[in-house]
Amino acid sequence: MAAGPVWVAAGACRRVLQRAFSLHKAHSIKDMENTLQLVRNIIPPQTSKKHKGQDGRIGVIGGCQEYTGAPYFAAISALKVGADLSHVFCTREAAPVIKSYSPELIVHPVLDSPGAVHDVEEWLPRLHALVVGPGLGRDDTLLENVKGILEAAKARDIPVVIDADGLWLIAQHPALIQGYRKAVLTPNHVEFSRLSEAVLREPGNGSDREAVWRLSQALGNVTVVRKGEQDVLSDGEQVLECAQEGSSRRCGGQGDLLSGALGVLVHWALLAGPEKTNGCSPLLLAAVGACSLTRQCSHQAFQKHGRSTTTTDMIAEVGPAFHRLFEA
Ligand SMILES: NC(=O)C1=CN([C@@H]2O[C@H](COP(=O)(O)OP(=O)(O)OC[C@H]3O[C@@H](n4cnc5c(N)ncnc54)[C@H](OP(=O)(O)O)[C@@H]3O)[C@@H](O)[C@H]2O)[C@@H](O)CC1
Ligand SMILES: Nc1ncnc2c1ncn2[C@@H]1O[C@H](COP(=O)(O)OP(=O)(O)OP(=O)(O)O)[C@@H](O)[C@H]1O
Ligand SMILES: [Mg+2]
Repeated sequence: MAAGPVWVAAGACRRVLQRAFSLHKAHSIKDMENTLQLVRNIIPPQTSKKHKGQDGRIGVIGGCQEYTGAPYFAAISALKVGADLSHVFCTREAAPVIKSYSPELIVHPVLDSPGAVHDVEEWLPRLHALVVGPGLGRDDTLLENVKGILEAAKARDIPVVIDADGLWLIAQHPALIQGYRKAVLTPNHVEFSRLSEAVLREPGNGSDREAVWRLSQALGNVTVVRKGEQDVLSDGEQVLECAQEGSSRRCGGQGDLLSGALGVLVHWALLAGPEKTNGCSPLLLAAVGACSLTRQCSHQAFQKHGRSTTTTDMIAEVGPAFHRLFEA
């Protein structure tokens, strides 16, 4: 049966439109409260019976001469959300810089080496999810290596979040991700237009929520999270909108926080299994969680710091914001 999108507003507890061409899906996510409850269900309990690594080992692929902040923001956010170990695979010269930001990150200076794909592949069996793109840059050699890393991750069925310059790569080679149901793309306004143009031969009108659904469908139900004043999320079946209150501050790095948080939430959602997710797409639930969390961090940081708010201030809010949204 041809199924159209089910549109549900999440964040403002307001359902804008529900086009329930698919009855089953129409019943699966009703509103924001139900959705957030499902997000709460996927969070693994904190017990004394676990060993290091069980709550998530995340890899970030990115970091080059120009951009060292973005992979740091993504990797540290994964840790702050609750992952146990966070790796960054970056270029040789970016590594000491990223290490100097935080002793908590494991940093591999391999991305521009001739053996990059092999070096990352060796770590893949120990990683639960990859976040590909923050601070990667657009150097052809690096992008070629990332192609190989993506293929290796797919072969191992490892979930991937693709952001920033990773999306540039996907716009050049959509086949890299076509039909891979364990992928989430997190484009901003410009990145979404570029992807729409590449995949659908249309600019992807910013105000058109259906455009997100169409892009996801065209990519074979890859989950798409279009960030903006409201975040619009789709797995090609449902369309959700996250309007959780954020802030008017638009400093760089907020998307990197989102992608790192999403890396760990995707792992948790897939681990939780269908009885916890009530038949909903685990990747979509993870995305709702990451969007709500990022916006709540922005809101809380802005209340304290106003116009001087930066992404570092938002990262300091990850713990309290997570507690407020998902544990209170
Ligand atoms: N501290 C760090 O290390 C950080 C590093 N980062 C890393 O930088 C790399 C490049 O990523 P990117 O996002 O800057 O993309 P890119 O394609 O160069 O476009 C930028 C231009 O697009 C536009 N524009 C953007 N949003 C728009 C909107 N909503 N609506 C309309 N226009 C909009 C705007 O254009 P303008 O206003 O100048 O016309 C803007 O200048 C990538 O690796 C990323 O991870 C970042 O993560 C930040 C923190
Ligand atoms: N106009 C807006 N109003 C409120 N929140 C917004 C707005 N635009 C983006 N956001 C939020 O900011 C966060 C990052 O989105 P943004 O579009 O800035 O990503 P980005 O450009 O990839 O960021 P980065 O600088 O990390 O690359 C998301 O949580 C999104 O919901
Ligand atoms: Mg970005």
